[in-house]
Amino acid sequence: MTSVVLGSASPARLRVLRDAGLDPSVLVSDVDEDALIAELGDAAPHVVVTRLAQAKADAVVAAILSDDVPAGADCVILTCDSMLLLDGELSGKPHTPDVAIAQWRRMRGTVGHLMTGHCVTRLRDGAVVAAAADHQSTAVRFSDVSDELIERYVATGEPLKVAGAFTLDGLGGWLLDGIDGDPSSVIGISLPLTRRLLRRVDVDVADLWRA
Ligand SMILES: Nc1nc2c(ncn2[C@@H]2O[C@H](COP(=O)(O)OP(=O)(O)OP(=O)(O)O)[C@@H](O)[C@H]2O)c(=O)[nH]1
Repeated sequence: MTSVVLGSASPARLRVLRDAGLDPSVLVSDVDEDALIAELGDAAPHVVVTRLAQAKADAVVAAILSDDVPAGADCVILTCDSMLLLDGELSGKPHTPDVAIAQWRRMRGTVGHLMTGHCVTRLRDGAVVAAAADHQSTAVRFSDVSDELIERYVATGEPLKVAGAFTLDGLGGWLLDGIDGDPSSVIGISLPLTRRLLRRVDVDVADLWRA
């Protein structure tokens, strides 16, 4: 039986996978994302998010192989990285209310693209036997909301810790006019893309579904 490791601290990614029938163990990577983004310079946005996902995979693989973290003889490691592309600029989590408010004042009434890099790495008997990576981009139409609603949304704290300062499946849903693409990718991990990447490492997703 192939076990699943989610290499992410994201509660949303874990919820998406659990709701979709998987019971992953969680191993958080310790990648310095800002340093890698700086190193990647003016790389294309999809390259940035995919390289970040791959870097997280490398960190989790190293932790499993060096610390003998029990991950099972045959396991797949799922890692992702999400950022919002708006007017050619990638942004991650705002972290502070001022940044979140400024982000919303820029994006209200416009369309952004939530980009999520994905990496699936297969480990068997302590060695990487296959890996596959790609990205998913989902268009997000932001409502033209008032300064007051932006400030009240930011005051909840929710937008501070998510890419692009919004959620599709939380309070942020009240401020979106819609998306074109895959909802799970916006929340944090694309189920259809992960299914295709699992196929590329010779794993059928239905074999991972809890009984
Ligand atoms: N619930 C929810 N979370 C979102 C949404 N959009 C982005 N996020 C979260 O924003 C975070 C993006 O930051 P990342 O750097 O990709 O991931 P992280 O949370 O730092 O966790 P790591 O994978 O350990 O780096 C992730 O936790 C995503 O799940 C959304 O629409 N809904």
